[in-house]
Amino acid sequence: MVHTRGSSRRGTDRDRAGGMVQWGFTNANAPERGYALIRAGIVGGTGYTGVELLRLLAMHGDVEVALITSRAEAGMRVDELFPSLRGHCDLAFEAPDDARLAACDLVFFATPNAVAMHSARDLLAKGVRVIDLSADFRLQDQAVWEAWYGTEHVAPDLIHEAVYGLPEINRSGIRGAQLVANPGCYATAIQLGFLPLIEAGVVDPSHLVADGKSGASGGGRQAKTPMLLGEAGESFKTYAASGHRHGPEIEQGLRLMNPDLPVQVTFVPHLIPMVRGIEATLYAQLTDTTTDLQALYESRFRDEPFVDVMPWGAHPETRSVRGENTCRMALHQQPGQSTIIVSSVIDNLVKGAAGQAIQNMNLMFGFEEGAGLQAPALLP
Ligand SMILES: NC(=O)C1=CN([C@@H]2O[C@H](COP(=O)(O)OP(=O)(O)OC[C@H]3O[C@@H](n4cnc5c(N)ncnc54)[C@H](OP(=O)(O)O)[C@@H]3O)[C@@H](O)[C@H]2O)C=CC1
Ligand SMILES: CC(=O)N[C@@H](CCC(=O)OP(=O)(O)O)C(=O)O
Repeated sequence: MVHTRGSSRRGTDRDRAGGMVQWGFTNANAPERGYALIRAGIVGGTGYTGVELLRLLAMHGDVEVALITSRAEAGMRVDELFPSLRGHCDLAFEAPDDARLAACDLVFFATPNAVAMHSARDLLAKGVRVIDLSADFRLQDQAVWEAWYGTEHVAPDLIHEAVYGLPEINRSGIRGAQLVANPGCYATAIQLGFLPLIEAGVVDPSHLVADGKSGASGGGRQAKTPMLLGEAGESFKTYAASGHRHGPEIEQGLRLMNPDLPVQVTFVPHLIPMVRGIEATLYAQLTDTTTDLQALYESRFRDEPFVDVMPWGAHPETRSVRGENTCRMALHQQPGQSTIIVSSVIDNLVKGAAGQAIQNMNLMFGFEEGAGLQAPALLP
């Protein structure tokens, strides 16, 4: 069993004779706790978002990762596959088993689409809270979900029970949620970038454009030819330009921000030859040119711990959020034009997935919203 305590490092290794030896240290100044750690399970622990959950939970003082699953690697130690977790995790992967998961307080599904929907109902019935990093519960319209995800939804009743986990628009709903639909990575960067413009109703909502670029980790850890270095390296391309499944998710989110507006977004994703990060350049036509847009953005996000509005005209870089749970953005306008341009960057694995999931967990369990999420970005 792993104990992910922020100030402790310990583990077990085999000695030369094949016996087990324990090693590590515990910080004598670690705070004494008057309450139990919550027990979390991770389904899909060998994927990029699953291992990112483990990395971030290792810096969280209130969570014990009780089990982690992989069908392909069942029986293998986590720190053997991921040596970066030596001293932070002495669990072995196990095959998913709903009875074992039911002993957790919370289960994260870091699995492909159409997996969590098979297990969520039983877990919820047993009082286990669920955060799904996939898209199973993101879209409120079952027919739209089935059209984009290409399969029948087996738990359509839970779609309406799920709370969309974008804290900047849904904080109070997330606090009381049993089931959270964690947003998609592009959808996070794009919804947050458009949010103040849509809420204030100062742009033409029917001609929004979102130009998204993602690093290759957005496509997951399984082998896919287009993601090979020889295919994606030193190259740059659009994909799904005639329609991406985050399109309906983005439009649904923007409509919730201002239900009176006929929102329509043209979203084109691109694959860029880097590992982590998303940059979304957003374009909207201003219908009100009197509003101080910099002041609008600063005031809307002033109390948001994980949104950073840079000075007017700055250029946010993906490397400025690498490993960090922040969405960083800046505004631009070209001379004589009524187009407002927003550049929004996130780390797809952190604010776009595992970090946002932990932010949601913190809200659901009454922890500090930023617990485990305070580390600044990695540079260079
Ligand atoms: N990568 C990203 O940037 C983002 C990803 N997401 C979403 O998060 C989810 C996870 O993504 P990511 O970590 O990239 O995916 P990966 O492909 O890297 O990992 C998927 C994980 O799920 C497990 N898995 C696969 N099929 C099943 C199954 N049927 N039952 C149980 N476990 C299964 C795999 O292990 P095994 O097969 O051994 O069981 C593996 O551990 C996806 O839904 C993705 O769309 C959301 C935002 C950003
Ligand atoms: C580069 C790349 O392939 N990116 C992925 C990002 C999707 C994602 O992570 O979101 P979901 O959770 O909705 O799958 C894609 O475009 O499919």
